[in-house]
Amino acid sequence: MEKIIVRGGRQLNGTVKAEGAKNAVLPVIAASIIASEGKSVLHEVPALADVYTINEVIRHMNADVNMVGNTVTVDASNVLETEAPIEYVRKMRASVLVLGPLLARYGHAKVAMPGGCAIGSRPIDQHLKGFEAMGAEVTVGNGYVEAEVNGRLKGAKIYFDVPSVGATENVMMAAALAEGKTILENCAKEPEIVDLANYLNKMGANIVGAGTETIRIEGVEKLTGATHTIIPDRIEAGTFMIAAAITGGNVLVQGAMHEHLRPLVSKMEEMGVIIQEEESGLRVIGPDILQATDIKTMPHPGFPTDMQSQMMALMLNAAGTSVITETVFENRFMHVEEFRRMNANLKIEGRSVIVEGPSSLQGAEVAATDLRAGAALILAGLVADGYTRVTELKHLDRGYVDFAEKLATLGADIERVREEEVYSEDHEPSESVSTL
Ligand SMILES: CC(=O)N[C@H]1[C@@H](OP(=O)(O)OP(=O)(O)OC[C@H]2O[C@@H](n3ccc(=O)[nH]c3=O)[C@H](O)[C@@H]2O)O[C@H](CO)[C@@H](O)[C@@H]1O
Ligand SMILES: C=C(OP(=O)(O)O)C(=O)O
Repeated sequence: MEKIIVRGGRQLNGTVKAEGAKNAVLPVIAASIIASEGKSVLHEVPALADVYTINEVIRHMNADVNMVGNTVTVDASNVLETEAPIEYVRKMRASVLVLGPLLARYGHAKVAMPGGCAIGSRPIDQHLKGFEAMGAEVTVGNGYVEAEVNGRLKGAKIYFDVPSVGATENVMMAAALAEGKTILENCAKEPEIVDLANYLNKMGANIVGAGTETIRIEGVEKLTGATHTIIPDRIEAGTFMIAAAITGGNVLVQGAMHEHLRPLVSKMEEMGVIIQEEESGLRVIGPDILQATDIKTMPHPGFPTDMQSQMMALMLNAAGTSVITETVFENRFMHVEEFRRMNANLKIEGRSVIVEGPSSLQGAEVAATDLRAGAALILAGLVADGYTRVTELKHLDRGYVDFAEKLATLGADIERVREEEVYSEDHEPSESVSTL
């Protein structure tokens, strides 16, 4: 087992670059298998565990996939298998995003039913409702969801009960190749949905309105491979913005796009952080004293749930009482117990957490309960007294490339070590054991 060990007290300064967005690249790679002709060439693909998993999923289906540096090439012109077994879906829920492309191209798709996870129950009823409205017969049984249609899917008018990111993406991909016009209402509006629509349009699709509540899709008969550059990861960028702010540092986060990060920027500014737009990204300058604020997570353009735990770390260092209300996932407070191990003063009240700051955080051994929790605990460790040891790094690796290494470049006292190489409380970890 590996751990990240961070010693608090260093101010972060310098420049860091956001990778391509995890939540954009996963649907884009899933969509690449819709193309019955031509290769897709995808640039700015982050070297994340989740990317390796989605590549494995489509390779298992007989697509040719190659990753060289940050470029992925997909040739899906072979005849594909239309099944994704449990081993992939267990590793990564986003594997369900192959349902729409397979169903549209082959009239059949079978994917292991994703269960709940550490942040909530996460049903896929809205994905299935969309496929059924387009004429598919959907059956759920023996741990699988299977969708089938005779001939092509038919365009339909579909109203999502909740603005789900995954359902909007899955149904939009299916509709791209359906017969006739589809109108999707109450869609999720995340920037990653716009990126997916842009890629599909380059493949020959006819999609308008992505990024708004209503998406209109005129189905086409065939899609072909296309070249596309993935948008920067707003959540990774936001995590580094908080790293700068929490340490009172001055960091330029390259690739951080103001239009994608408006809710975070405005909340951080309310807390006293200075954020300046520069040509290549956002410069974040932390104040001497952070002020308390409140946030409520909401679908985009509301405050992103994927930044909630990192924001909790920042609020723990702010003067006064802050309130976090989580409305997107019902169980996304697992990190509260871990923060408490670091002496954080936090109280859960229903779907809210009351944060009393500033807490005098102390280093402790803590576990990443999900990927953003892992990042948040490391952020807290940057300012805690002594050493914080973060375990369960498999979660962190799903969404962050070289997180510890990038923080070290900015001046953090941090390293990633194997368990057997970890020393006792009062022993500084040695440079020679770093596995970065
Ligand atoms: C790979 C990816 O892009 N992951 C992101 C995506 O996840 P994901 O696409 O799974 O999240 P959704 O937007 O679908 O989920 C939002 C809410 O809708 C509910 N719901 C969803 C689908 C459905 O059929 N029925 C239903 O009730 C969920 O339980 C949840 O409460 O958006 C989430 C919300 O911004 C982010 O936290 C994840 O990082
Ligand atoms: C919850 C997240 O991702 P996923 O939907 O892939 O679990 C996330 O990125 O914070």
